[in-house]
Amino acid sequence: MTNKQMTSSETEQTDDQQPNPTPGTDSLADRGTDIGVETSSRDDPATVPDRTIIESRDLDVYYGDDQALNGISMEIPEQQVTALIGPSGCGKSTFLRSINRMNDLIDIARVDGELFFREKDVYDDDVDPVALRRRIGMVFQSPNPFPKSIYDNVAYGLRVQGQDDNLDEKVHTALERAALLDEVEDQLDSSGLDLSGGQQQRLCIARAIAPDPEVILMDEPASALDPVATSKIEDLIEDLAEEYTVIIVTHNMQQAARISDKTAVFLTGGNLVEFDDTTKIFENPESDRVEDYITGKFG
Ligand SMILES: Nc1ncnc2c1ncn2[C@@H]1O[C@H](COP(=O)(O)OP(=O)(O)OP(=O)(O)O)[C@@H](O)[C@H]1O
Repeated sequence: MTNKQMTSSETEQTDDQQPNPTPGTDSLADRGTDIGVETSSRDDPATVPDRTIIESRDLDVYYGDDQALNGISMEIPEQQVTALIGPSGCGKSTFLRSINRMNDLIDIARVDGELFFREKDVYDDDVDPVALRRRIGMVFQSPNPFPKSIYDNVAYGLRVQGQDDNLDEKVHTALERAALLDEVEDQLDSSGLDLSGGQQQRLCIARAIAPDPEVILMDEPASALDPVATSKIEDLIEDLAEEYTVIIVTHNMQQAARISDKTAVFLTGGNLVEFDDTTKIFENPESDRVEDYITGKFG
């Protein structure tokens, strides 16, 4: 594959990287639906061997002349939690955004290499990034609900996608899956902005999962939250992996160790240094640099 200059014309986002609302579920949702990739049936993760859903091969990402990712090759398993960790600036968010082409929103970003979602290269010309983001949703660091009711926050993406049959049921299901329903059941008409930070983030997760994506990308989803709210989000992420593939960027190594099945360690220069089962990474990493990072000798 040749270098691909990405453009922002194919999206309708603002030029900051945290569009409001969540991409793939809201303002991006009223475009094409087909990216030429079959949806696989969800299976009981306990009975399914590791099955790759996302694979990068020799992926480089540049911002202008600066290289942010250097030859990243990784196979991310389906219906598991994969954590991306590493020091600031090593390219974790860049990699995350490459998966659902959020880097398209950055004019100077350029991708070289291959990135497959279910064996389809998401950078192929015939892939509609908007449709892709419907299959691969995203949750950001700061909760960003709409200034709308709780109900409408969750329903919005479904409505613009024309998935508004059984809307009440779908909204309730998404809120339930996001572990928020019990707390908001009697106030669905209240503004999403009146919720606590942790509840707002779970509302954003409900919004992201309402259209039933297969992969949920999370960029430090708990970093703005207090310990209690963080713990709820962590429990939720583990539950979500029963049905979805979750890929999470976190600066919190304890969090990665607690909730992820696989861990990828990026280090300076945009290099993926080690990718393995989380227990192996934290207990017996192959690389001395990873061990130094895990044990806090740098970072
Ligand atoms: N929009 C952008 N324009 C130009 N350079 C960028 C842009 N976004 C990221 N970079 C650069 O790319 C490199 C990787 O950044 P990235 O945000 O992916 O790293 P990160 O590991 O997620 O960092 P952090 O943990 O601090 O969020 C950094 O050198 C950063 O300055």
